[in-house]
Amino acid sequence: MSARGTVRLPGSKSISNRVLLLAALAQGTTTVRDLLHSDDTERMLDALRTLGVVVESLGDNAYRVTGCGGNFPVKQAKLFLGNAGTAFRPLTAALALSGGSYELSGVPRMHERPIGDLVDALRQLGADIRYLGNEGFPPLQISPAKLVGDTVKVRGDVSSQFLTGLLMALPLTGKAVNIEVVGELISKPYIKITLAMMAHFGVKVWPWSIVEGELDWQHCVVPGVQRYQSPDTIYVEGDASSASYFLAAGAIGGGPVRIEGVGRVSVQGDVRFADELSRMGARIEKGENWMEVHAPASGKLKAIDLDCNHIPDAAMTLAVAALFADGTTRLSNIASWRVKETDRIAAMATELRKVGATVEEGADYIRITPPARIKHAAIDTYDDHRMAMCFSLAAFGGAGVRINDPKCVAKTFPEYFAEFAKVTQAVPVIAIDGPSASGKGTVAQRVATALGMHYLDSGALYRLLGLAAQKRGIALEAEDKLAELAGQVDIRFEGEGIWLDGVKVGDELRTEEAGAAASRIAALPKVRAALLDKQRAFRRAPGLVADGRDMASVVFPDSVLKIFLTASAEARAERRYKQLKEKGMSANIAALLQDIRARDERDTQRSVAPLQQAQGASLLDTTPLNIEQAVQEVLSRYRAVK
Ligand SMILES: Nc1ncnc2c1ncn2[C@@H]1O[C@H](COP(=O)(O)OP(=O)(O)OP(=O)(O)O)[C@@H](O)[C@H]1O
Ligand SMILES: Nc1ccn([C@@H]2O[C@H](COP(=O)(O)O)[C@@H](O)[C@H]2O)c(=O)n1
Repeated sequence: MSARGTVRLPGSKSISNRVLLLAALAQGTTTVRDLLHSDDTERMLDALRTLGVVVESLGDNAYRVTGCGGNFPVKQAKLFLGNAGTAFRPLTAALALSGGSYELSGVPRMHERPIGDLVDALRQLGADIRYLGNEGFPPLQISPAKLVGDTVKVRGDVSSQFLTGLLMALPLTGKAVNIEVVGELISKPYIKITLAMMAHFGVKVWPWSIVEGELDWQHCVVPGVQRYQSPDTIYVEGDASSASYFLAAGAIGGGPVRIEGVGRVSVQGDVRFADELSRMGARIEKGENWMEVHAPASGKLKAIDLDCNHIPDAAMTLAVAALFADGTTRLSNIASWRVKETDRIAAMATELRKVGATVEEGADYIRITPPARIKHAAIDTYDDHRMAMCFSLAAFGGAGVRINDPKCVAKTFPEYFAEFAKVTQAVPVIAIDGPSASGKGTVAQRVATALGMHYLDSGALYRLLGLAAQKRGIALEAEDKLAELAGQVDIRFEGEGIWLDGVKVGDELRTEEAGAAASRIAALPKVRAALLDKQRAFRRAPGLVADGRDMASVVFPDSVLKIFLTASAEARAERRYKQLKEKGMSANIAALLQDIRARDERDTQRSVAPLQQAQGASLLDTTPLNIEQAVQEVLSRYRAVK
């Protein structure tokens, strides 16, 4: 599969839910444009309407919110908030300080996600909050607070959403409150989004909103005199976490993939995902409001060792991109993954293993070593939108992937799979089949170079297997042993060089004896079956030119162009004669003609995958053509079907 195209991103979930709540808490009417439509934003919209806030849809992802100045009209309500952490935590804080009685609940997983640290912080200010189930977890009963104290301690090392909730709610108290963060604050970029949104609504937190650069993230003051004021109109940026899947798709699948809606200028920390992807070798350009990605020039991503504190959500995308890297990737400082929609470290490790990766997981890290070939697997998604979106990238492995419960993406990106389909295409294959010495290898190689595509010399695989068999003393008729050997040998193509079990193979591969041995083992069905996957693994972005006997009929039946390239037996014998002489090898033209005829006979008459002009293949007789003419003919046929 390859990736190419443009995606217009949906609005950021983090910004959407913050803006909706701040617009509701503000004085005045706010028009919110480019809001995300998703389960999580629906939960926030429902909750605000239940609380008596007037929210009108203006169409085209725009809403008008009439703020209540921090005083919700409905003083008693039950709110169901699904699995939306960005709704549950800030609403808990705002409602705890707003003078009403409310019951807050969610789906069963939400009731397993800790909230005790936020409740403890709010209680220090006089909030009256009771747990209706397990201590420290939703559901919650909130009663009117008796406000006391001007200092609050909150843990910052479990979820930054506790601090976000507290920050957004504190201006409702009307007095200055000092916040002391206990433990190392994680996910600071999300706090920066909170501060930026609060500043849009006229509230500045000292010193965090004012000082640029490195800060003491342990203390701040929310001044008492500031009230939320509507900014009139606010635009929601595209979602930088959602961008990560498409950026990774471009990096793995060739590109260019362009994303619109978020770029160089953004309040979202996850935009830095692009920098980490470029550390893996991806080539990325950025504009103010867009980014464009190409795969690394080498075609392969580099493995990295990364502290992911600055991109906790987008880091999941790196875990799956690691399947396409050249070594072991380690992602650390990701303990917060364990308290998200699911235990994301455990889920990620389980599903990566299914596609063949070797994975080590720790309390706050994951190490991923990619498999030689990504296996087909049915991926469980744990009701976690990011698991579903991340694992769509495994499809670039070529073996296909099944995503169970794909609709869970509705949490943040209901149209994800439709958008993914728009920018992904099957990697194009040009199949060139034909008899021995017809020139298919020469032509295929030059066409691949002209188009910047990869090249597969499938005959070399049969030749290599024949050589390996002879070296191990395996008879060329021993079908089972040969098929087993096909699964064991390590074959590597790099540039012009070919390695068999780590040893470079020379001209011995090109002798007529090696060709004849290859032709004998190629008639054995189990051998052909054993080599099928090895050949298909060559199909990589941006495209493949494959030559052989059954490229169009069996190995790549969906090739965009199928050529049956031939020449008279006499012309072929003459070409082979010249070729061998040029290499300083001995040759006899009559013997070569006889050998070519024998090979044609065996290749066309065998029962499995016989050499033939496949259905849909066009004939190219090169007897009267020179090499360049044959190459140009293939290129012009490709242009015609492209
Ligand atoms: N159109 C052509 N005119 C003249 N010579 C050609 C032409 N095409 C290829 N040749 C030459 O013929 C020889 C055989 O070509 P090549 O090895 O590409 O054939 P092939 O079909 O791939 O053979 P095999 O299947 O045995 O690997 C080479 O020396 C090549 O340069
Ligand atoms: N797809 C293929 C490719 C090759 N073979 C067999 O291997 C022999 C050697 O191939 P060369 O192209 O390197 O000459 C050839 O004679 C075929 O018997 C095949 O079966 N299928």
